This record gives sequence, structure tokens and C-alpha cells, in this order.
Amino acid sequence: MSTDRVSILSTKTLYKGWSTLVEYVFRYRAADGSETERSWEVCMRPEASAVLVYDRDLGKFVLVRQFRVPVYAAGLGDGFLIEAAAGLIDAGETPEQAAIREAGEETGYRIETLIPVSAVVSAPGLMTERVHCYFAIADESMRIGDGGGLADEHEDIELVAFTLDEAMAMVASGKIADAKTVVLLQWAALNRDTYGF
Ligand SMILES: Nc1nc2c(ncn2[C@@H]2O[C@H](COP(=O)(O)OP(=O)(O)O[C@H]3O[C@H](CO)[C@@H](O)[C@H](O)[C@@H]3O)[C@@H](O)[C@H]2O)c(=O)[nH]1
Ligand SMILES: [Mg+2]
Repeated sequence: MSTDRVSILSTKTLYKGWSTLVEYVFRYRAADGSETERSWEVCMRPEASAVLVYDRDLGKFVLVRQFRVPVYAAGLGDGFLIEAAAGLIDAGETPEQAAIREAGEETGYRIETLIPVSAVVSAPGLMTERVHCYFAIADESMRIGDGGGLADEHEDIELVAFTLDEAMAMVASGKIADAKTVVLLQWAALNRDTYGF
């Protein structure tokens, strides 16, 4: 999809590290017809997948808790954030394959079936990232490991599990504040009768 209201005049890589920061210089026609030349700093990030795992034997959603440097830098509590299992989509992977792999690495469940919930743009004023969000039902027979993430990526992930009522109370109080996780839990709340959460 394209628009005749925008034309890109140039792009310049400002920084390349784990993330790439690119300056876009563009001509923009506003809704009133006026035209301006503007620039924007865009953080280029790959797509990601997230999966909300429900263990029906436990009757709980299994989430992950990990230290997030940007959350710490923002001064939001101690920087440890509760999230649905998630990760970046590797080259050659589909969003579904990445969701299943990340669920295995981070929660320890071998997920077979994914229910698509939505694909959300993480930070539209800042970066290109889109997260494909899924829901999956697991049980104790699908445990293939302890989860916790990959040691060689220094992932130090703690598993936490909550009933839907507990999780929604944490959304309301701000203890669960990660956007993709809030979206997924609210989807679960909307569908609680269907799945018997
Ligand atoms: N040292 C370093 N390592 C990084 C950096 N960025 C990523 N990594 C490494 O890359 C790994 C990425 O792990 P994934 O599980 O694939 O990704 P994620 O960080 O969980 O990403 C998910 O959460 C992000 C934050 O909410 C989301 O932005 C992303 O979409 C996704 O959902 C991290 O464990 C870490 O080793 C960085 O700036 N510095
Ligand atoms: Mg992750």
C-alpha cells in the first residue's frame, strides 16, 4: 500500500548496532493540502511473535518475568517486566514458527496449535516493529523443558503463572503493563466463556 501524500527524499543510517537508527527525510502533504519537508528518526527492528500460553491443568496463564533495560531506564519500578513469551522472528521463520520456538525456549511448553489474536505495532512513533500475537492452550504433558530462555543469549527468565482474574487485576493495577501482554490478556477476558478460563 502506498500514498501520494508522502515522498521519501533520502535516508541515512545514523547508528547501527543491535538496532539500526535511520533518518528519513520526506516531503509530506497535510490534510489541508499544505506541503512541508520533514525528517524522522526511525528505529529499524525485525518483526516479532508473542504467545500467551494457558496451562489447562494448572488453570493458569504462564507468563515470563525478565529484566528490561529500557523499562529500568524509564524509571518504571525495578525494570523487571511480566510479559507473554515473545521474541524476534529469525531469518527464514514464519511468525507461527517463531511463536512456537519462543514458547518452547521461554516457557518450556511444546505448543502445537496457535490461535491468532492480532498483530500489533509496538511503538508507531519510534520503530518498525510489529508483533504477531497468538494464544495457545497447553497441558502438563506438553512440558519439554524448564523454560527460562537461552543461556547463550544471557536470557534470565522466570516463569510466573496467574489465573485470568489474577492477571486482569494486575493489568488494572499496572503490575502487568507490557502492551502485547495486555492485548492478549484482554482477548482472553473477552473469550473466557469460550475457553472456560
Ligand atoms: N546485549 C544486547 N543484547 C540484545 C539487545 N537487543 C537484543 N538482544 C539480545 O537478543 C535477544 C532477543 O531475545 P528474544 O526473546 O528474541 O526477543 P525479546 O527481547 O524477548 O523481544 C520481545 O520483546 C521485546 C520487548 O518487549 C519486543 O520489543 C519484541 O517485539 C519481542 O516481543 C535478547 O535475549 C538479547 O540476548 C541489545 O540491545 N543488547
Ligand atoms: Mg523473549
